[in-house]
Amino acid sequence: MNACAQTPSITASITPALHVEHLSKVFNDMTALSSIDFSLQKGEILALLGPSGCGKTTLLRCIAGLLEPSAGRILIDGDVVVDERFSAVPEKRRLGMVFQDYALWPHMTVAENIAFPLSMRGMAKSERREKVAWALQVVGLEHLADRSPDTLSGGQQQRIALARAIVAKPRLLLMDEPLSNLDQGLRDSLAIEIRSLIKQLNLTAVFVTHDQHEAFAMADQVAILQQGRLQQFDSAEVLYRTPATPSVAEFLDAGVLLKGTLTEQGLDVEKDLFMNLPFHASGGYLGEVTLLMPRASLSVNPHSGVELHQAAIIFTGEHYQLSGLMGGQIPIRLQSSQRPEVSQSIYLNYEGAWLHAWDADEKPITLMRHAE
Ligand SMILES: Nc1ncnc2c1ncn2[C@@H]1O[C@H](COP(=O)(O)OP(=O)(O)OP(=O)(O)O)[C@@H](O)[C@H]1O
Repeated sequence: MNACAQTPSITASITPALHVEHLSKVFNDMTALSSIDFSLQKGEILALLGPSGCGKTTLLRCIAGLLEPSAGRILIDGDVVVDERFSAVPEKRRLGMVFQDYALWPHMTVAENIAFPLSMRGMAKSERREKVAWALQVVGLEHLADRSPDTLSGGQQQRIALARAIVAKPRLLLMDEPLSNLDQGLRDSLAIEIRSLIKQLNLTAVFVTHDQHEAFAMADQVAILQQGRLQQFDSAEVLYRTPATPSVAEFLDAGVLLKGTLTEQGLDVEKDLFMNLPFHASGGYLGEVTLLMPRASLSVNPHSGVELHQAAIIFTGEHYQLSGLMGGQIPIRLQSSQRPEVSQSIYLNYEGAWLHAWDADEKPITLMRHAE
């Protein structure tokens, strides 16, 4: 054998469970989605998160086949389900759907509701019965098989809707605001339950939410949509610690955003607040900036720092919440596990390594400590 022969490449690429490419949707003159690109791996859960009207439902409906995109394509498990020439009908995409209002049929029993997608495929009765029993057991509601959905609580109805969505082992589970009709305590517990069920069955899921807490609790990846554009696609931790743009930081309430002018001495914040910064921008950038001080980077110091005016401390049970006006101008709020030691004045310190900055065009700026 030739010792110099090249080893064949073993880095075959893994086919994503969902691949969305240059996807756009225009309603009349209104662009609801603008060139969206992302891939989701098998077994991952994706949250589509953003303010009302940003395009979350439109994107979910394009994936489901309930809406036709204006441009771009979608692949599920490597199969094109829609592109410029072809669009597979929803039934052919092998998806499971869960809706905000459960969408259970009141004239059918729970078992008949769950069996419905199997009947549509022409599955034999005995096999259907077996699969319905499995799905009911997965959601822990075997005892409700013969009940009418009308007689169940909201949480039970949503579990039944979930059982119906997974009974045919879909390639992708799609959920539109699945928890928003439930009260807060139930939302938290059902979020954990749905996540562990998806993981246990190794399903891939996409869900729409406008609730950051829910997105962070359930998802492996979060797509932030704003005005039809995908602003960032990352894990919750990465999003929160390193938001891609000031608007993502603002939407996630990731910390204090300061708009100002970066000078050689520091940051001249709008409204006459000047902050000495022991940093300069790599590349020597000076001028308009937006600076993010993540909440976790801020701490209270009784002696020196930026003074906090009109400070108020609230004990919330789990922590102390401190609020006030930084430098007398910028409203801020932070948490502390211990009651901050305050005498007459409170000062804030920040951890420089955590700061993020963007230039006038919202391009990230690297901050470096002086003399680096
Ligand atoms: N069938 C339609 N015809 C015209 N415009 C539409 C249609 N469906 C959605 N839109 C518009 O597209 C934009 C995105 O709507 P979409 O429902 O996707 O937003 P969303 O992020 O899901 O909002 P919400 O959280 O309020 O449900 C909105 O401006 C909406 O008015």
